[in-house]
Formats: sequence, structure tokens, C-alpha cells
Amino acid sequence: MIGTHVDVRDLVVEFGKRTALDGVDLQLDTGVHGLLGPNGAGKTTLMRVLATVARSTSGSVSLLDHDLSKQRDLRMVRRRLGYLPQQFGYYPRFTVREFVEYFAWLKEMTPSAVPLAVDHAIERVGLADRADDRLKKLSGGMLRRAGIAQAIVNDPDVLLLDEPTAGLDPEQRVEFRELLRTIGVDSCVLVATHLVEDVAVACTHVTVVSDGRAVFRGTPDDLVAAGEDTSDGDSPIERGYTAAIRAARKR
Ligand SMILES: Nc1ncnc2c1ncn2[C@@H]1O[C@H](COP(=O)(O)OP(=O)(O)OP(=O)(O)O)[C@@H](O)[C@H]1O
Repeated sequence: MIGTHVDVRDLVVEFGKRTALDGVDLQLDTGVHGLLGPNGAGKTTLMRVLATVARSTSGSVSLLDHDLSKQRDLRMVRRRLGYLPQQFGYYPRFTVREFVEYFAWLKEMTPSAVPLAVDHAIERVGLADRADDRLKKLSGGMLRRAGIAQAIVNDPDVLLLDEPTAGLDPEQRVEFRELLRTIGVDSCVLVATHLVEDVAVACTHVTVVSDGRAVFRGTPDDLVAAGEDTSDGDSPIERGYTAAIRAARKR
């Protein structure tokens, strides 16, 4: 039985004199959670801390009831995590299959389960016909989809996706949103994005960060309701987003 999938309390991350996160509280359960915010708001920093690749300056972070400050808990958590970084490194000579397989091993999946899980992940991102192509031959959008495949290969309980739709064509974006909705039924998916429309159609919840703080939490409908006719934006949810950011800056 899993309690709160993500539990962040008063999280502070400083880089020298710069404060990237300034006391963030965030509790997430199953569902698809959108993370919105202007450039430099702290989205990637938050994702990196949750992905266990960056450390907090203070505050507490627990994932799947494991405290990330405890070294011995990290291995357990990493097996059950999926993470697509904003910029991900890869070996250009690996095929898509080798690349996804490599992450399956890193996540310590049961060896006998790996081949099927790899094929399934590649199929879910629509790359089955390119599974034996080397990564260096893929387009930017296809590479991103290979990145999503490695993130989901272990059927993670917590899936962290940093700008996953960057470079995807409209048809792929639609399919990807469907994939998110399916995964979000049993898992906790956190998606950092600039595409407010992706949040409107694919997310069950949304958090807006600004200047290192969580300034709005609610459903996409709540964010729409926060907008006013005078707010900037071409759609109701964009107007809600700009209103939330403006209100936070006035505080
Ligand atoms: N390694 C680092 N060293 C110093 N400052 C950093 C580092 N990483 C992030 N920052 C700073 O922390 C703040 C938050 O950055 P972060 O990348 O988390 O924002 P973001 O919301 O993901 O932005 P974007 O939308 O542009 O990707 C910024 O002011 C950034 O300059």
C-alpha cells in the first residue's frame, strides 16, 4: 500500500547566493500533475531533487514513503522511478532497444522481465518500427520519445517528465497525452512544461511555481477560474496562468 507518492515540505535549494527553490510544499498522489512556471521559476530544480540527482539545501522530501535524505532508501526509490531530464545524454551508437534496455538494467529490473518490458515501452511511444535504428539516426522528436520509453520501461510508481513534448509533432502530442492519462491512473506523473494547453487537456492537477515558490495548486478548471477577462493569454487557461503569476508577484 502506497501512501502519498510525493511529499515535499519546506524545500529550499540554493546555488551559492541564488535561491532556486524557496520553501516549496507539494503533496502528490496518483494522477497527472502539471508543473507550470516561467523560465527560471525552479521547475527543473524541483524535478532533479525528486529524481534523486540533486540535493536539497533544507526541508524534507519523501517519495513512496522513503525519505530521500537516507542513503539506503535511495536505491529502493530509484527502482520505482522514471525520469526524463530536460536534456538527456545518450550513446549515439546505441539502438533504441539497447538504450531502453540499458535503463531497464540500471533500474535493476528482473532480467527475465526486461525484453518484454523494453518492447512494450518502445511500442507505447510509437517507435516500434525504429527499435533497431541507432539513436544518432533519429529526429529530435523521435529521440525525445526514446527518452520517454526509458522513463516508463519499469512501469514507475512516480514518473517525472521535464518538457516531454518539446519537439513532438501535433499527432504525437495527442498520443502522448493519452499515454500520460493511462499511466496516471495507477501512478503519480509529474510533467514540467511550458505548454499550458497540454496541462488543460492531459492533467488532473496543476501546480504553478514562480520565483522558487508554489503559488497555485488546483485542478486545470480551478486555474481557468483564476483568470480574468483582462488577463493576458489566448485561452481561458492561459489567462488563469498569467493571473496566478501576477497575483504571486504582487504579494
Ligand atoms: N547548477 C546551477 N547553478 C547555479 N544556478 C542554477 C543552477 N541550476 C539552476 N540554477 C538557477 O536556479 C533557478 C531555477 O532554475 P531552473 O532550471 O530550476 O528553472 P526552470 O523553471 O526549470 O526554468 P526553464 O523554464 O527555463 O527551464 C534559475 O535562477 C537558475 O539560474
